[in-house]
Amino acid sequence: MYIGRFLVVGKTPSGESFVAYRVSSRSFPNRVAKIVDNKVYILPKDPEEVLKNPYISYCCLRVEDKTVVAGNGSHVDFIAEKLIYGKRDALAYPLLALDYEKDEYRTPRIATVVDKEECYLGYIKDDELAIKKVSLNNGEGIYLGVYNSCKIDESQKIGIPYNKAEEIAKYILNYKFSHPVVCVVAVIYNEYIDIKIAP
Ligand SMILES: NC(=O)c1ncn([C@@H]2O[C@H](COP(=O)(O)O)[C@@H](O)[C@H]2O)c1NC=O
Repeated sequence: MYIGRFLVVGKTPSGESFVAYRVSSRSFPNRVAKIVDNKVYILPKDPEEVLKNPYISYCCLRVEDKTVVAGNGSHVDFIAEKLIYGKRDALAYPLLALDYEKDEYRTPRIATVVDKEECYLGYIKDDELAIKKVSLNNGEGIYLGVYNSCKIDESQKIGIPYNKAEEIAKYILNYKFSHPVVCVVAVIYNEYIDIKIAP
């Protein structure tokens, strides 16, 4: 099954919260993720590709203090800048303002805000806006994708058998959905947040 870009939020078996973001892509598979300070960018290998589509290069994950913001487009930066309003509203305002992507698929925007205590998921598609606080259990994750899976639902829970960011990144990159490109994972520890990228 192809679900395009997707987020997984969850807890490792030893109880640390994590966020994973995987780029899966049929149309623009030649991309990489790059960490710059507290941000992770999705970049095309050929810079000219951004001239073909405005939605393929963006900051997909940011760490603000001890909070992780992640998503599939430019809304990630706006959400991070709005955290002062609380997680729910920081997600709601930018998703509503930017709306779904104006491409041929009306691709939804998906996002999450996670810290040690709480996790919110949100999305906007052409007929729905949703923001939901989700409770995370040890060794479990829940995914939210752009195609055929744009919902926040128990049916999208998966087991997470690994503790380390690099192991989770490899696991989610190879997870059953088709057209994997790159996966970014942030694991939230008490004192720091560990970010790793696969491959
Ligand atoms: N965020 C991304 O990495 C991203 N990659 C592709 N898109 C959009 O989704 C459309 C479909 O892409 P694909 O066939 O690779 O799933 C693209 O034309 C583009 O408008 C994206 N937009 C949202 O997911």
